[in-house]
Amino acid sequence: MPSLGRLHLITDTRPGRDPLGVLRAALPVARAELVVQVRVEDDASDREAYELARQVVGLCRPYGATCLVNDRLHVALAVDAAGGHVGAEDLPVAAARRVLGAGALLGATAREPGGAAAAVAAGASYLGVGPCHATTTKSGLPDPIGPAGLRAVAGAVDVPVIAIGGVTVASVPALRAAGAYGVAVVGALSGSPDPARTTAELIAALTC
Ligand SMILES: Cc1ncc(COP(=O)(O)OP(=O)(O)O)c(N)n1
Ligand SMILES: Cc1ncsc1CCOP(=O)(O)O
Ligand SMILES: [Mg+2]
Repeated sequence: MPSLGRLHLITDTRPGRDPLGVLRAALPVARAELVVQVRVEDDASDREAYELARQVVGLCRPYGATCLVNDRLHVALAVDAAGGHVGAEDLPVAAARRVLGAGALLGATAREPGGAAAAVAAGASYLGVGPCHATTTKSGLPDPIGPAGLRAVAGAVDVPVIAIGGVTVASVPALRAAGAYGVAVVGALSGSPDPARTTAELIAALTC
């Protein structure tokens, strides 16, 4: 199974955002520590998801960065991505594992220890845990679990835990101290005036 980078950049395809521009800035800085998760809005077509994922795979390859696809595992297979990520409204983890195969990276969303352990038993190779902090990027989320909630999940599993939700450079140290292997960000990079610099700051905070 491929090794897992610590900085997960989730594509921001909301109007006015520039997911590929952000990726081009982040890649030369984070290189193989970068995992790019292709995430499109629910109303995007499969063709749009495929075209974005195809470009992301091509951009990642020279840097040894990893491309995963959120939710749409057929798109992950179609573009030969390294794997995918599923949550409570997507295919169950065991079904997702069957789709992707034994050698793929498979992420699952978890918020508490019981669900986390079940996801790992079903075949998850890492967990996305959160929301750790408040976020405006996705609506309808439960209350943030904070570093304490993350610590409870990290203590229950033996796979990498990726903290998500309102993550900034400043919040990384506390999340790492609570057991996070890495972090997943949308707004911290998509909304940054200097994504290359913010990538460098995130990598420094994740690897010091
Ligand atoms: C790394 C990571 N963690 C959590 C999520 C959220 O997945 P999910 O709960 O399925 O919600 P959507 O992203 O599909 O809206 C994630 N994508 N990545
Ligand atoms: C998809 C998702 N799932 C939980 S929080 C989140 C969005 C994270 O975005 P941001 O890094 O901008 O808070
Ligand atoms: Mg999902």
